[in-house]
Amino acid sequence: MTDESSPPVLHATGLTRRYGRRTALSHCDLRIPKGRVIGLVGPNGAGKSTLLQLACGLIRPTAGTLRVLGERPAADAAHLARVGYVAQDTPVYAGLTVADHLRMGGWLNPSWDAALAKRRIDRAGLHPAQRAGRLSGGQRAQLALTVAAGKRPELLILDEPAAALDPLARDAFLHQLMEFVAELGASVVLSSHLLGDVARVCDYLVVLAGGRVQLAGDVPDLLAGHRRLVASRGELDRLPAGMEPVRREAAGDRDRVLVRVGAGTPPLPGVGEPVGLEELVLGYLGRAAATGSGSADPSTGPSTGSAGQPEVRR
Ligand SMILES: Nc1ncnc2c1ncn2[C@@H]1O[C@H](COP(=O)(O)OP(=O)(O)OP(=O)(O)O)[C@@H](O)[C@H]1O
Repeated sequence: MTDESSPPVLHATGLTRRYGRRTALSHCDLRIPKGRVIGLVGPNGAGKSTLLQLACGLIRPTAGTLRVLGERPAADAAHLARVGYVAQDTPVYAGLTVADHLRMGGWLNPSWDAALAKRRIDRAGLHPAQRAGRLSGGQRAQLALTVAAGKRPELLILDEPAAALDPLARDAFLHQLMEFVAELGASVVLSSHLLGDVARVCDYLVVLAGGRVQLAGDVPDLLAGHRRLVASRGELDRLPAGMEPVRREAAGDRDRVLVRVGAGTPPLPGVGEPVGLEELVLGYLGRAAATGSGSADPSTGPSTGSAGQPEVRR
């Protein structure tokens, strides 16, 4: 359910997190409405887990502010109950059974929905008496998701939950996730390296590189706001006003340019091809890598909006 009148699910202003001398997140600004399934993508070390841990209140910002559902992360017990978190590697207690996990969920969470949890465990084919340590990676992920969702959170935060799963298990996991979202009406933040998964389930995209936000917005708006131009070498060296080149590639005797199209830009008859989510993400990551804005070191460049024109040859 989309809800523009509620406080944003995530609202970051100048959010910065350093570990000693290493900057993991640098001056990030985000304002994400409730009701979205948010895909958080970026290369290794981009700062994705750091952002998610900040959102859960596991760590604190070094500078800037972050509000989750309108409040400081983990502000109090009531706020903790509104947020479900599945950390990387979907940790479960190896010595406890599936049923123990559900019982523990009930003890720890005042809003625990035992019927929902039981239903999901049954659907995932998990036996209550099975020890979590004996579950496969996919089954562990299903159990961890069930425990997080059983508290009926308003926001589910999932850090690469499906990374270790085979394609079939991943498919089942994503299917179950979408069922949860429909049933709970929850917002979700999902970090992933798997762009196909993000394209399948996410309707909001955040691209991080080097601890900086490279791109953020509703997926349909982002796709509508970008085009791929293809023309003979040199023809695209000068672009019409209102078009910002994101990434240039030379392919044989052709130039291919991913452009951001401003609201007032005239239509592009015959030349502007629509782009997909994967191409969009790779375009911004390529630009970040080429211009140095993929570095969290504040001296290396702006976090967003650079109009640099890196040339990437294949
Ligand atoms: N506890 C820590 N102590 C020191 N440095 C850390 C710590 N956690 C993260 N970092 C550093 O912060 C940066 C961002 O790490 P983070 O784990 O947030 O990235 P990520 O995008 O989640 O990466 P991946 O995709 O590999 O999981 C990296 O340079 C990392 O080495």
